[in-house]
Amino acid sequence: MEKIAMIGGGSWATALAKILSENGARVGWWMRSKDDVQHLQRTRHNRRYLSSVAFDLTRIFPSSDLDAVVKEADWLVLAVPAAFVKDVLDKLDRDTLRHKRIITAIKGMIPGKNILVTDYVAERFRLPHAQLGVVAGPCHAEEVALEKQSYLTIGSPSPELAEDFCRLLRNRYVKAHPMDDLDGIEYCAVMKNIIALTSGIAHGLGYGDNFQAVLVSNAVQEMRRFVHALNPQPRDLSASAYLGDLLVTAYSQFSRNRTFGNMIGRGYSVKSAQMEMNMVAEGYYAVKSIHELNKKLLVPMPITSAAYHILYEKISPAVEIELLKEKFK
Ligand SMILES: NC(=O)c1ccc[n+]([C@@H]2O[C@H](COP(=O)([O-])OP(=O)(O)OC[C@H]3O[C@@H](n4cnc5c(N)ncnc54)[C@H](O)[C@@H]3O)[C@@H](O)[C@H]2O)c1
Ligand SMILES: O=P(O)(O)OC[C@H](O)CO
Repeated sequence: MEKIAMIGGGSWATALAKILSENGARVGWWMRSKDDVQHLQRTRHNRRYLSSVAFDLTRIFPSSDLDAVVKEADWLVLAVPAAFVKDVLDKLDRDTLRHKRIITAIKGMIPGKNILVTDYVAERFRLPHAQLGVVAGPCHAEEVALEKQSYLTIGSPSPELAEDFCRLLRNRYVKAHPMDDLDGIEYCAVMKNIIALTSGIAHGLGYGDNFQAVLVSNAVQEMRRFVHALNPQPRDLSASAYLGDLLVTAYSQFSRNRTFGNMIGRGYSVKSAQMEMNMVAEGYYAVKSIHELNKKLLVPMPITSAAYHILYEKISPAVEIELLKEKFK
């Protein structure tokens, strides 16, 4: 039986814990809140996220003791929002992860450091990237809870690691395939959140489907320019790990980033939009990281710049989207 440490108590951790435990893995499940752990042990449900999912307590082992959960596992799955992952990982001893395989399910960067989560893990724990992988693809936790057909991509420079983790995920409603483009997948997953957020802003301002389709088309070009500047190698951005993920986030009713953007477009402040949501819109943090990273690269990124001006410089969303409108073809 594969032993997994699931790190995080949010929607995506809950969805992955469901898939992995129902496939037969033993899932030690770390959550910050002792009350949430006790509730899960008592009722078999995560009371805060995907609360309809009932867990088998002979397969999942909730705990708020991070060291104990990590110690017992062969695999570590990181599923806390990027803004908090450094705080969590810095609690662990540098040698703890030496013989473990690490999968990040996070679609964000380390704020302040502006580096990918895999790069932070490799640096902090002195691990080769071949010990790391990323879960990507268009997949909302809410649809996993409903067992709707979904597709995941495991990116890793190690084909063996990627295929082993795909095997742990595949089931009646999840198809998983390996890819070797770790950086490209991770950067695109970060960027699609910014695009979805901007798409939500435009929607909140009253722009329609016609504009959104042009925004998303221009976004693909922006993603291509940026990812190529950071990591030039041939990649087909129409693959589901890139374009598929952008589309689901930009169009779905379940999207945190689009919902957050929609509120901003309707006139909410960042603080009030964040308070209204029980969930984290990664795009808010990603905008700052990508904007800062691009100060050196100087890649033309009109959508990211517009989102940055709106969220961090308090420029009116209506003005920024009006300016963006003139740049699109
Ligand atoms: N939800 C999805 O469908 C989905 C799918 C793929 C990837 N992801 C990625 O998974 C990661 C986790 O997102 P999610 O959707 O599960 O989160 P979520 O929005 O459902 O939940 C928020 C999480 O943040 C945690 N949190 C809030 N404040 C915190 C703090 N101060 N310190 C530590 N943790 C705190 C909460 O406990 C909770 O676990 C993100 O990077 C997201 O992009 C999510
Ligand atoms: O659509 P969001 O903003 O909730 O992000 C969730 C996932 O990344 C979708 O694959």
